[in-house]
Amino acid sequence: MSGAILDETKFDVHLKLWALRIPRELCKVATRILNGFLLDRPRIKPITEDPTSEKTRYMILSEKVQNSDLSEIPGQKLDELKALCEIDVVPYSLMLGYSYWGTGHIAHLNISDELLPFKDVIAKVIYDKNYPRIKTVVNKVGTITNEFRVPKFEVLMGTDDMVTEVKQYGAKFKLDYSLVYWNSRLEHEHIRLVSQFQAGETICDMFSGIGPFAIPAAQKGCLVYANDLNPDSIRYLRINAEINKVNDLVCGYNLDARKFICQLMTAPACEIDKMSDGPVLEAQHRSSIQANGETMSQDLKFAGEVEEVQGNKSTNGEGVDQSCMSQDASVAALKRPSGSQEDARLKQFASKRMRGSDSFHPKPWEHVDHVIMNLPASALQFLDAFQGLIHRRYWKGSLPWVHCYCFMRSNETEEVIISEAESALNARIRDPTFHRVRDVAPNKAMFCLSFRLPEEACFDEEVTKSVHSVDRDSKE
Ligand SMILES: C[S@@+](CC[C@H](N)C(=O)[O-])C[C@H]1O[C@@H](n2cnc3c(N)ncnc32)[C@H](O)[C@@H]1O
Repeated sequence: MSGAILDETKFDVHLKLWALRIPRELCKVATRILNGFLLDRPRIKPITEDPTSEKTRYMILSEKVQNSDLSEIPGQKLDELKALCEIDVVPYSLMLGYSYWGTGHIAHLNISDELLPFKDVIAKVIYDKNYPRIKTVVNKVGTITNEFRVPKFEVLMGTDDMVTEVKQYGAKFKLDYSLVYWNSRLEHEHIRLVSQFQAGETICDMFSGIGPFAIPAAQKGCLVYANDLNPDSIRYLRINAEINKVNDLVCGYNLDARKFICQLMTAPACEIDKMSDGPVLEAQHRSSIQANGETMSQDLKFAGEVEEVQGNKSTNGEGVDQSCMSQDASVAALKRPSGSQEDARLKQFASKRMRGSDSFHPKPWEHVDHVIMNLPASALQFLDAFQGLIHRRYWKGSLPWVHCYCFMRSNETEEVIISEAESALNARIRDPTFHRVRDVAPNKAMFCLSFRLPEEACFDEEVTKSVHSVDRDSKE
């Protein structure tokens, strides 16, 4: 069979644009002034971070602005802008590659109340003008109240098919929009955070969803432990790890985030008993997992590390598979080979990683580089899970960076957020950084609070001792 090889570079479109460097707090007003002259392309935000300063942002101008003197923009608008701030024009280069062209077939609308009487007309126009690229038009109904953060939709036009595929910075994600959390507006944030990770680092993603942090991190060569309470998210995380050929580097877990981090970073009983420095691939232990309210005894392997924790017994009445390993054929394909075959593969993987980085640590109770906590509504409260979590005598190297997402209202300050985080940790946070992710409402913005886990929060000799005795008890 002759197969034509697709040359993806033929799809590249290189846009040479101009951008204005505008003080962050003035971007909203400037957007109004520049109405009609900002870049207007699907899935590309016209306002983006200024890589040289946190205080300013780039406002990318549309292709119709060809000259750096902005002569295409009417003088009156320019005068208004000049009255607002100094105009600083910079060249901006944008590459739209193969992955940009085409996304999912679903158009997701959030129709405001006053437009609801016209929802069918709006949907029909969008459908007719974009078919066949758009095959389903949906409108979000109500506010999200469930813990999986999945909105409810009504299908306004087209087929009722919510399984789709989206692309972000070269990674492909398959998902069922009606079952899992997905927000394309976080694309920039996913990549901003992942750009801070180095190949060979170990990442724990406590609220991973279908993997928009985990998959690009693994593509970069990080070892990722990804967890989500929603079994469907973990099912798709695994499918996506497979699609993007990083299933060797992504381990999916379906647990409550507190239990996940606790089980991952607490040394297993066998390690405590033997104080082992032995081969990585021998670290296997029996353990008892409390998942979604049910206890299961099972083998856990922290070896290499590619084994899933099968800890989620069916709980939701819909017959969702009892573990991360679903009956779904594409997920079954992710099942690991067993016994010596697996060991050989893991050894090969571990040694490959070791060559690439001195700091590769396949045992998460010995070292983790970054912890991602992307559940902005309540992630700060989950910080208590780190109290007394780490066994000082097993830990190697520096403590992990924690990237904890949160919302901040306009009447709140960074100090309020820090003090909430500190009281959950029961320790002082040193040198925290805040990154403003996006405005989610007129008086509410989403932030990423990053800090190194304080030693006095996570090393606790008393707790370590009690974990020892629990471990020992459970073996007797
Ligand atoms: C805001 S979404 C973020 C998902 C992903 N990081 C992303 O950017 O798409 C939060 C995720 O946390 C999961 N979640 C909610 N409560 C949880 C808990 N107690 N433990 C673990 N995951 C939880 C939800 O199912 C959801 O997928």
